Amino acid sequence: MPNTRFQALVESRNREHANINETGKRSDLFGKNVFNEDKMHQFLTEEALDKVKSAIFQGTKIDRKIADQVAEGMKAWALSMGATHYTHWFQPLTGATAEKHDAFFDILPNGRAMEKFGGAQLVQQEPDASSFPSGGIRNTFEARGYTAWDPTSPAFVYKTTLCIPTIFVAYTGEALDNKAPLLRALHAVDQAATSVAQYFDKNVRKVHATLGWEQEYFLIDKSLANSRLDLSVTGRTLVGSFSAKGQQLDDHYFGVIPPRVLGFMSELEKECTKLGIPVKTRHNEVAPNQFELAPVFEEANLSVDHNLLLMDVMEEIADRYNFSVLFHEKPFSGINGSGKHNNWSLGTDTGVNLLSPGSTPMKNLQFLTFFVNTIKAVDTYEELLRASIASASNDHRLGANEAPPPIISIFIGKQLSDVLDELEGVSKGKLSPQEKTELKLNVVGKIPEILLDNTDRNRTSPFAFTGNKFEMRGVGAKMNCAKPMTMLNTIVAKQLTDFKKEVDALIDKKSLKKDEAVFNVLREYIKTSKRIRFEGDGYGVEWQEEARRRKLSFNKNTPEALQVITSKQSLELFKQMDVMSEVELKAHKEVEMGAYIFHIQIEGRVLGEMVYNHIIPAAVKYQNLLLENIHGLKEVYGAAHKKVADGQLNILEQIGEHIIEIKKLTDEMADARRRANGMSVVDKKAQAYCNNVKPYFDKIREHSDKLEKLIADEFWPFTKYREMLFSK
Ligand SMILES: NC(=O)CC[C@H](N)C(=O)O
Repeated sequence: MPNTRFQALVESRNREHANINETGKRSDLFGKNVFNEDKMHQFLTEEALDKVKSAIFQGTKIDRKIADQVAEGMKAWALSMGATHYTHWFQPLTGATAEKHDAFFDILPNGRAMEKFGGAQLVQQEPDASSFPSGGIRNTFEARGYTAWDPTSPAFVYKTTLCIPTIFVAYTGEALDNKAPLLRALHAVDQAATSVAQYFDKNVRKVHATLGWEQEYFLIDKSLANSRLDLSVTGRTLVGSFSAKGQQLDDHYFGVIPPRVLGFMSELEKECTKLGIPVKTRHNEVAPNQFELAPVFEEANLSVDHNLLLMDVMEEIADRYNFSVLFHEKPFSGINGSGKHNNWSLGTDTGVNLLSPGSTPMKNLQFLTFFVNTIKAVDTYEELLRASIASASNDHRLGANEAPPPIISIFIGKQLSDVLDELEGVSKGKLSPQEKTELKLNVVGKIPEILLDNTDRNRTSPFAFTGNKFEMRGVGAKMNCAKPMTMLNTIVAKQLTDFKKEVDALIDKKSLKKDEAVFNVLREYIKTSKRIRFEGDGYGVEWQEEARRRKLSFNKNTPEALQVITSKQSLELFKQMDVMSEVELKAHKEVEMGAYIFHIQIEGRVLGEMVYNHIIPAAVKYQNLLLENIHGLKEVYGAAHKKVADGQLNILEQIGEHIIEIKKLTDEMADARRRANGMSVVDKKAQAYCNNVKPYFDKIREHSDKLEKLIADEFWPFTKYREMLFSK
């Protein structure tokens, strides 16, 4: 094994320099590989174009005749781009993307060959795909899996394949993926937000949620990463002594981008631009060999697709530059992990960002309405939001003093807190003319002036207002953003629906003017959602105690966090908003629990293999070397050898003790795993993995890391932290 390590080190040191060519305008490349409106104008009939557009904007159905026309146009375009295959591109519950390619090539009854692609192939497919997790949905009668075209996310050509974004549902209509619930949530928030936005502007017809994610990742030399069993199988290092130098000097953060990395980034950005992903920002992140990429925000569904596509493209291009890209939330202990902060807002079809204050008091009241309703939604459903970012890998990151804690709270900054405090004092019922003027001039009217850039004022907050959007910082680097986005948009949809009812009731029954009714309802929301607002240090233990007093949930791990998904309140919420049925929620929760179990199980097995097949043998080898040396000294010095061999004897003893302990713990871990595997109830099994198996990981690691420090470098089998983190 050390041979693999040393071979990898040699390979990593002999990498060629990347040729970086950043010339040319990116805007010329933008969307080149996307079947966007420009291409549709070129390749579709006017009728087909109109129908696709109304499917995108109004959600109307596309009939078979039109689907055939669209397919014909898409095929012509795809062939002109050199595509040979097509695929329905979907997002099963594994969290990754899935594709099954079919060639356009087909044989006609007369035996001649041609390229074929019709409406039937475009609109719906039955890829079978029966091995994907379904949480039991597909065990029921006739529960076949179908993929169905999502026209709101444009088709694109990647390499030689035409990719058609699709949802993946069971024959019975239940979602087997992450996209179908997201689309339903986006529809719900559109309806609820549009009717509220119409209080302020009758012309609003549609509200779309927007998402701008920030993708953090590590780039590790491919040979070095592959030389480690744990990294290549589990995505994280299960053992590894800290490097003397980590991130303490902050000399990597925002530093000069290393040339090989820049070459990778540059090629990645070009590819993304062609695929219509509006990449904009790139930089070195906090931890050594950690980086970040962020695009311009987009409509949420498209943005989710783009993030998934980006991750696929990144892996591919990283490989060309001899890198392994790590998306795991905590690949290395002792330095920062990776998140994917989700910047969220709501925008109207009239071009207004509803979370951005405007130029008139009425526009600011609109801003306050959406702002306070979001706060209220998060307060009511904070536990669900926490559940949406729960995973085995993200458990390592949340609360590790580098990412937000698993307690959801909202940071809005001092000035906006003051505004909300003032609004709390608004009179009940009708407002006097003086009060209205006062509100207009001194409270609502002042908002734009005080909303200077709030960005990054509180890095410890899981949900921070940053001037014109909320930033959800707990989302993990590896995750499909569809999950938190489904949750967030559903709870906001529900909240806005309730708000509309309350305001309408005050207008109808109490004869209040619209703005008076809005102020009245907002005042009550501000009062009742106070506990979720927190401006302090989210990392401190004091906050944990305070959060307990405020009765905020504090679910430290995934099995705890997922429980709420099937609570009575959640089932009602998702049913009322028409986002997920009870069957789907139960199934999705089961899939998440199952994934948790498998992740910990795989890590446990890999760790066992590392201990027995690599760590103990390396320790024994070094022991033998020491023994040989001690024997030699004894031959020369006789009884006096103990004095000269004192150091070696001491190391020998320490190694012996660590071998005893690490073996004992590894055996105990295997027993705990066996006991957990014997459990049939998924929730109980997940808890057993979490509470009885996982705690062994750190204990075993402690002995391994001590051994790594004791044993001669040439015998240590695993590429070391400093070797992985500082190779350029
Ligand atoms: N600079 C930063 O924002 C660090 C973020 C951190 N990597 C996270 O996981 O969220």
